[in-house]
Amino acid sequence: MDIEELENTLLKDMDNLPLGCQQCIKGEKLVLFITGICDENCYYCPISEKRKGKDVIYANERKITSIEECIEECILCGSRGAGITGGNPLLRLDRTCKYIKALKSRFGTSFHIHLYTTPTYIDENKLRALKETGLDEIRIHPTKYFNEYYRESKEKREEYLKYLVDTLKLCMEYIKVVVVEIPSIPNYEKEIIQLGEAIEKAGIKFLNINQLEYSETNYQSLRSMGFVEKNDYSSEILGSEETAKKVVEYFRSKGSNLRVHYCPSVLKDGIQMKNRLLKRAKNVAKDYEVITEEGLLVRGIVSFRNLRDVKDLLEILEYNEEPYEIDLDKKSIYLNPYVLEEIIEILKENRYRFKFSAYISERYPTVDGLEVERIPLVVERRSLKDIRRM
Ligand SMILES: C[S@@+](CC[C@H](N)C(=O)[O-])C[C@H]1O[C@@H](n2cnc3c(N)ncnc32)[C@H](O)[C@@H]1O
Ligand code: SF4
Repeated sequence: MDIEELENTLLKDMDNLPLGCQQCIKGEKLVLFITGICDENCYYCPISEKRKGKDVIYANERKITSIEECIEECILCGSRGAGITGGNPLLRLDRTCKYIKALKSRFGTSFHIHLYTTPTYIDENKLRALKETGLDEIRIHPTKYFNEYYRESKEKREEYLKYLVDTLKLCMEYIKVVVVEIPSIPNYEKEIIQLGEAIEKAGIKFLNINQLEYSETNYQSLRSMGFVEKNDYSSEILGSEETAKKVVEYFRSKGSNLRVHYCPSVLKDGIQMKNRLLKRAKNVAKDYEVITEEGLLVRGIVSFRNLRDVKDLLEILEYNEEPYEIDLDKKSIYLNPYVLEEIIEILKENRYRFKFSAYISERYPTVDGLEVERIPLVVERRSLKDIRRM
């Protein structure tokens, strides 16, 4: 299924998804990574080296240290809700509660907040504290079912499922929406169906299944478990999608009350991320920048050594009332990419002697503005005399 087809299918099926997912797909959710601390040791844990095991906070891609920065990021991204993730947010409960309260108080109670955790540290006191903050949705990842009890005996898994069901019932007493969210482990459909049936009986309405993905941190571990990549252009693991689809089909065909949603990795990278970038791009783009369909920002950049070398160019821009910006520290002028292309073309036709370099730059609209592509338009020719002087 291509991305466009998937987006249309999802839009039609939106009402069947938890509100947290609906906002996430539309790019309206801020991803609040509240801590990298976690002691579950999942063999498939995809968290990056930069974050794993570190007590750091990120609001989307931005490393933050305060609630004010988190609120600022929500405003810049036009967020209508937040997904609190980690690590395990329950291992930093006070911080988690402070952030939820601050977001609810700044953006109103309709600002939808969901939180990811595992059953391990759930107890009544923590749930009560979370309920007081106004948390809307909790997502439980039953890690042990996929780690310690993976391929264990049926009895062991049933024992764990009993514990899981009790924990989920406790969650339901405190939090309005309780979702179970799991990775789709290839060929584990029988066991996942067993899990689905147990949580369905407990009254859970939503089961989210994520396509298993590899990252720089879990690749070796997944390989050692016998899992391989599906192709060389994505991070998908072979067989994960087939397993998830079998589970979805099983519950659909029996007319179950459990709504099983499969979240493929293209949904995260191609739709959710794109929509989130588009929203931020619209808020941060300078008047001379162009926003691409993927939510990236394109600008023209002129790089000079002396301001006098760009005098003619500045005169052209001023005369034509074209917006631009000069960064004297970086010795750069930023302007509309199409305008720059046109000016360079005309100057080349007129055999202009360029004393500057110019290129088109494409970058993320995120706080670090990571550049993804640079297309040179003109490269300043330097004489040996110039180079010796440098
Ligand atoms: C990345 S975790 C973040 C929150 C928290 N650390 C947890 O594991 O619940 C969010 C969800 O991703 C899923 N997940 C974990 N590892 C994954 C992987 N390698 N590929 C795809 N999904 C994964 C789990 O089902 C989990 O519910
Ligand atoms: S619970 Fe989440 S953060 Fe913790 S090890 Fe598992 S996947 Fe990683």
